[in-house]
Amino acid sequence: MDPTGQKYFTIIDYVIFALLLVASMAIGLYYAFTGGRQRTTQEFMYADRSMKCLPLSLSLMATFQSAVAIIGTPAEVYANGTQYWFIGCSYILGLLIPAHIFIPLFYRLHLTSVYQYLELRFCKAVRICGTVTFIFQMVIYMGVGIYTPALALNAVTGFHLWGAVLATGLVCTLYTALGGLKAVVWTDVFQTVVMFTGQLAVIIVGVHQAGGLSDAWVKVRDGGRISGIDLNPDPTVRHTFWTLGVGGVFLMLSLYGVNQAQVQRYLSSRTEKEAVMSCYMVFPCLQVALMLSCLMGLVMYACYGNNSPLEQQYITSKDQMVLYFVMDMLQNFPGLPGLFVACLFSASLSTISSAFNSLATVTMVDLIKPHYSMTEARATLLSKMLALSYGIICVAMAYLVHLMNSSVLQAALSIFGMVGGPLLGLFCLGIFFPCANSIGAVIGLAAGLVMSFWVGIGGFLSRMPSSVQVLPLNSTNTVPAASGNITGPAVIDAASRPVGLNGLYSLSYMWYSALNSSTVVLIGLVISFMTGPTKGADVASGTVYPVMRTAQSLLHKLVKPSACCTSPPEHTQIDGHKEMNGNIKEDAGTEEETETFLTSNAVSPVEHETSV
Ligand SMILES: O=C(O)CCCC[C@@H]1SC[C@@H]2NC(=O)N[C@@H]21
Ligand code: NA
Repeated sequence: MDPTGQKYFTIIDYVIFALLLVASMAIGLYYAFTGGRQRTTQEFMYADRSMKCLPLSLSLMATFQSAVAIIGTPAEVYANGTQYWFIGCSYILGLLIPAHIFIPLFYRLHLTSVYQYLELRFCKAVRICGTVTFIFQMVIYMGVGIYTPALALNAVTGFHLWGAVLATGLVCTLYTALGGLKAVVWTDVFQTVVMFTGQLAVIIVGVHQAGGLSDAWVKVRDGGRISGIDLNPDPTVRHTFWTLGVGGVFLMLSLYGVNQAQVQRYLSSRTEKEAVMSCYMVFPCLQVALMLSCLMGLVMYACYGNNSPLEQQYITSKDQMVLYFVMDMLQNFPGLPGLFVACLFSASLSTISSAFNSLATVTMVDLIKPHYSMTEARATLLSKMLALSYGIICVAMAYLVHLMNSSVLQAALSIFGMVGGPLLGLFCLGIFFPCANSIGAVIGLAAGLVMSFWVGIGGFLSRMPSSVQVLPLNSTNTVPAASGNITGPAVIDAASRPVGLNGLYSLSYMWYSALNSSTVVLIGLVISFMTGPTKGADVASGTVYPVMRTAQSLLHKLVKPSACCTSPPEHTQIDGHKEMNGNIKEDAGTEEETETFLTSNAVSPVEHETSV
């Protein structure tokens, strides 16, 4: 390592990195020229609804596991300890609720885009609002996703920043635009294997460098990085069991319950059971991913202790820690730095390709198709052009992220909370509250977005150093660490606890999803009651989840276990050929099945838009 801490790639590292891009490209081209050769939107967007649960579950996990998690989570654990690991508790409800409420509901409506649900339940305007909000969320998120690895790579290895961004963006855009969802899912599978291998390699070498497992354990334990469960109910404390384990559930629901990228994967399943299974199988994948990135943070601490390269000015932001660590530790293992960088870009590619594909799908299905009729060939070509143009927008977004300097993990999770939260609220308003009407939905969504930007931006600004004098960390009455980039344990005594508006501004970012989704539901219901609530009978069949009926039948089973041997009406398995999703024309049988499952008081089923 030369004095400036700069590290250099060997030729092998570049070769491994290039191999990753070539392999991803090859998978994409394979699906562009085999099967139906991506000639229909059914294949381009939904893989002909033939996907099996194993590749789907890896793709579902990879979609929201980008370089942000690979770089940001270890940096978080290095600086603040393993409290963040408790976010794994939110995966239980965060996946069970989608598996048993959202997936069956969306699957049996034979949706083409999740926003079509909003038109079925409310009206076209609500669908448009939902679609535009989603596009806004994913475009910003893509910017973070493509920029993060390039930034870290450039800072540590001198790898040309915009060269990396363009290389990633180009390869990703091409295989997504050419290979459609099949290519995206199978490259996600390949990239997940690379991700796990790369992280595991670094952890093993790191533990070895720290003097072996027992020495490493003693160092992280004595360094206070093994955090116990923190049950502090204060919502302004950045990471506690409540903000991560409960606040995280809302974050997970906004991603794995109602986000188009994930719903599209559920809808591309061969049967509803496969879709539910794929959701279940995400759980172990996510836990492994979380474990690997948290262990990486601990190993970094075991190797560096408190005198991190940050203090030694080798790097300028804690998000460069991981790559610096990798180059520092793997310097003598030619090829391993390249493997880890391939892992980093795999994480990035698998997220951005899913974002491109879902953005192209909703733009086509929700914004273009309902207004312009066109041939299947033209629609597929236009979808590919859209995927291409989103690629260009994404690189532009990367530049914007370049300007905003905050921890990438917090930036990504804040985007989900600030934009994904209101969207979650909009769907919950529709699914759980039959009385909610379209006006309530639109105004509720607007209120949720206003709330999220008010608290999000307000919180961001209130952390700016100018507005608040930053006391030395070792003082007891430290200013509440709203930005969360404190390194040592901060003592927030009662006197300095923020109150009123300031309290709202210093709310932990992990509560954004819960706060914003609740705001949408609350305002949505108030406005609905003020403007004439929808009558149960007017609700479109299959668009409401019967909370009361389900609660009653569960209670019934508890009270009279003998009753459970009769198959409950809700879960009648529709027989084989009807269980297939998508391709079949909706026949009365399926409609009736949907009806018995979802609402008791249905009227004649509304004319659903035929599935694409
Ligand atoms: O990695 C990213 O791109 C964003 C950070 C992780 C997003 C959330 S956190 C909870 C869930 N677990 C994951 O691995 N990803 C999602
Ligand atoms: Na990813």
